[in-house]
Parts: sequence; C-alpha cells; structure tokens
Amino acid sequence: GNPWGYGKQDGPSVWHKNYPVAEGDRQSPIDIVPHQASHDPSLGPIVLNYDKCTSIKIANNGHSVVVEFEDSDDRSVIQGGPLGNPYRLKQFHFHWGGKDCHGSEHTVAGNSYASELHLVHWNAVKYKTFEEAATAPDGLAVLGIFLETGDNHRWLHTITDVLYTVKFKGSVTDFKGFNPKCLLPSSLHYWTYLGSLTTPPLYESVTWIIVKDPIIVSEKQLGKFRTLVFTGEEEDQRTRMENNFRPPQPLKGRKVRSSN
Ligand SMILES: CCCCCNS(=O)(=O)c1cc(S(N)(=O)=O)ccc1C(=O)O
Ligand SMILES: [Zn+2]
Repeated sequence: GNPWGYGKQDGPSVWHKNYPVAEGDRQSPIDIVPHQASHDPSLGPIVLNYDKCTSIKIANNGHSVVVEFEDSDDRSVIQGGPLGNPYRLKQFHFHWGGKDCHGSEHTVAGNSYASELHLVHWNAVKYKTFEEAATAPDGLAVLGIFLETGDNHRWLHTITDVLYTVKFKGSVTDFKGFNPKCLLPSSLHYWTYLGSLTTPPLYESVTWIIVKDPIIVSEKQLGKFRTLVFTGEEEDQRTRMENNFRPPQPLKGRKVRSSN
C-alpha cells in the first residue's frame, strides 16, 4: 500500500507518525498574512533562465502530475531574490481541490486559491545531487504560483490536453519542449520564507518563493486535473485525484519577507 496519501487514514493529519519532522519548526505550507510580511528592499527580482530548459516527461506519481526536466547542467535556473546562487529546475507539479473554492497549499490572509503550481529547483552549486540537496537547509528553492478560475489559460492546454495519457499512478509520457515560463503571471512580485517540502518526507530544505499574482485558468481546464486518479490501472478502487494539498502549518516565529 501507499506509505502516505491525502485520505482519512493516510493524510496530512497522520503523516507525523512516519515523518516526525511534520511537527518541525519550518514546515510548509503556511498562511501568508500580507500586512505582517516585512518589505525587504534588499530583495531583488527573481530571474528565470528557462529558455534552454528541457522538459523530458510528464508522469502521474500517485500524488500529483509532474513534469520532469533534464537537470544535468545549468541550462534552466532560477536566481536572484533571496537566493545566494542559481538553483537548477528539476520538476514542476500541481496541487488542486475538488471544487474551485480550495486546492492551493499556501493561503493568503486565510484565503485559498483553486490550485497551486510548484516549480522545484535544487542548489547544484553546493550539492552534487538533488537527493543530497533535498536534505540540506539551503538545498531547494520552490517557486509557487496560484491558479484562480476565470478565463481559459492560453497555454495550459498544452498540459491538460495530455493528462488523459497519465490517468493512472505510475503512467509516464514523453513531454518535450515545454517551457514553464508560459505559466507565469506578468508580475513576479513575491513573498519568501524558509520552509519544507509539503509532502513526505517533509524535509526542511526549501526556500519558498510565492508569487503574489495568480494566473487565471478556466474551470474546464482545472476539471481535467480531476480526471486523474491516485490509483494504479490494475487497482480496482479508482480514487479521483483531487484535494492533494497539505493545509497551512504553524509559522513558529518565522518571518515572511515581501519583495516590492
Ligand atoms: C529525495 C527526496 C526528495 C523528495 C521531494 N521531491 S520533490 O520533487 O522535491 C517534490 C516536492 C514537492 S513540494 N510540494 O514542492 O514540496 C512535492 C512532491 C515532490 C516529489 O517528490 O514529487
Ligand atoms: Zn508541491
């Protein structure tokens, strides 16, 4: 069976049993309270160099849909902002709800968005492998983008059109030539804080960079994510993949900083 999931028996409220760091001092996600974030003029802009990025495949890993990138060199990196050096793009994935009123992991003044996109990067300057970086306090940088329902997103169809090929856990499809820059809002103003992975093993290794402006996607596009299932093709139980988000965790005295 699954080591963890999002259900009653294996969901976020019991993860601490197998992953005690779940009750640690820098867990994610959090509720972001804009007026309590301290504006830090020393925080420069986020710089994304994704133009040579190489997406390889799209997969259903039983928890989300993930697009993996070639990360053997610095062809696609994020830098600037709170980051001391460039971090290499490894993968991106989404979290979403069963209805549009919730689904994001981070919340803003207690408000949820319908979904949240995470672009996961690792510190290949200081660490030799992603796995090593994933356990280091400055090992990962995740760029978070909120998704709100409204008009159709002109580029998201590139992903939603192929979701039927990764319906079941363990399915993988070639997915080359996709540049995730097309999924970003025009303004990259952000909040940043030190946190963790939001799924087991919940390592406290993430510098979170949460973009303030959401992108707008249609209910129809978002609905296609809900056609995925958590379960494998061979399993008789077909559990719709939705509500794959962890709720906000205690801030424990952490400071959230805001770019301008
Ligand atoms: C070596 C263990 C690393 C496990 C984390 N892998 S990850 O790609 O950073 C990741 C991050 C996240 S999150 N939500 O960005 O913290 C969720 C899932 C995964 C995943 O494993 O697919
Ligand atoms: Zn995530």
